[in-house]
Amino acid sequence: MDRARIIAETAARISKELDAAAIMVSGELSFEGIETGGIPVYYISMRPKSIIDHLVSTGKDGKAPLKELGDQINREASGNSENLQQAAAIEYVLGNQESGIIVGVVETRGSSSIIVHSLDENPLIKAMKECQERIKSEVMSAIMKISFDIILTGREGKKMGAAFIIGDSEEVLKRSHQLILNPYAGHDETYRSVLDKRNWESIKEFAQLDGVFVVDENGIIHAAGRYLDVDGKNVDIEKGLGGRHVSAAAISRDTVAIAVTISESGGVLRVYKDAKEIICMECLKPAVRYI
Ligand SMILES: Nc1ncnc2c1ncn2[C@@H]1O[C@H](COP(=O)(O)OP(=O)(O)OP(=O)(O)O)[C@@H](O)[C@H]1O
Repeated sequence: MDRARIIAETAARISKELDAAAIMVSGELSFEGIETGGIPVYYISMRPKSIIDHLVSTGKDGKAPLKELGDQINREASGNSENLQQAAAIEYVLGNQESGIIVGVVETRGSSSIIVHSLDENPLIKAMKECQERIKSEVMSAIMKISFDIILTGREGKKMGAAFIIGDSEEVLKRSHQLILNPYAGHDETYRSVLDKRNWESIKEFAQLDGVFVVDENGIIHAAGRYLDVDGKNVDIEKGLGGRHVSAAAISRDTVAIAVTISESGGVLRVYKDAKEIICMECLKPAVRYI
């Protein structure tokens, strides 16, 4: 039996024994003809960093000196489990996987790993649940879905950034001003709710405006095109990030709002709570179901 088939069969056996909710594969490992006992198999996209690792390592005439190999395996192993964590968190947001165990099979250039991942221990899902103590879970989930869509499709093919400041809206409005006329002013709540999918296209349209969205804990948008008048000094965020991220982190320090940002340059989704970055997601293509 070939190596690929042994790995696929082993992953299927572990999944059945652990009664896993799904198998998630990063790579091209085939599950054709493998009996999974009804457990669905998803293919997840490769994280951008592993593509870079791959290019860097193959650049050196394809051979890695032995002393570098250990480091590479360690790097790959931690990258692989991060990739699986993100893919599983995305499936959670999309409502496809709520809880239980995911068995991941991650293939890189030189190695294959089988990872047993518990959704209950997923740090990204835990962070999302933490936000749900302040804002309705459906609201958090709707804003994440809109953000995924903005990252994946942009607007007419163009990349886009955006920020949603959710909850404690009275305090957020006090600490901000309009950059342009508020497009949501005077509209009925039906047209301002993030929970109604029919409003998502117009949200994407207004995400092109400078400034942020102010959304209350029930998902009603109070403003778009809003500038946050916050003091960005002493905000501890990743180097290289600019005004959007600084102001989002600062408003989450000054109020009990949760800030969700999408960076225009890198298509990265971040969530700030109490001035801390609690979620950072890089790779956002949803998994493709195979069986
Ligand atoms: N204080 C603020 N309040 C609201 N929006 C802001 C604020 N500062 C910046 N922005 C918005 O963020 C956009 C991008 O600004 P900037 O490039 O400085 O941020 P960034 O954090 O580097 O974000 P990106 O990674 O998306 O470029 C601005 O065009 C503006 O719409």
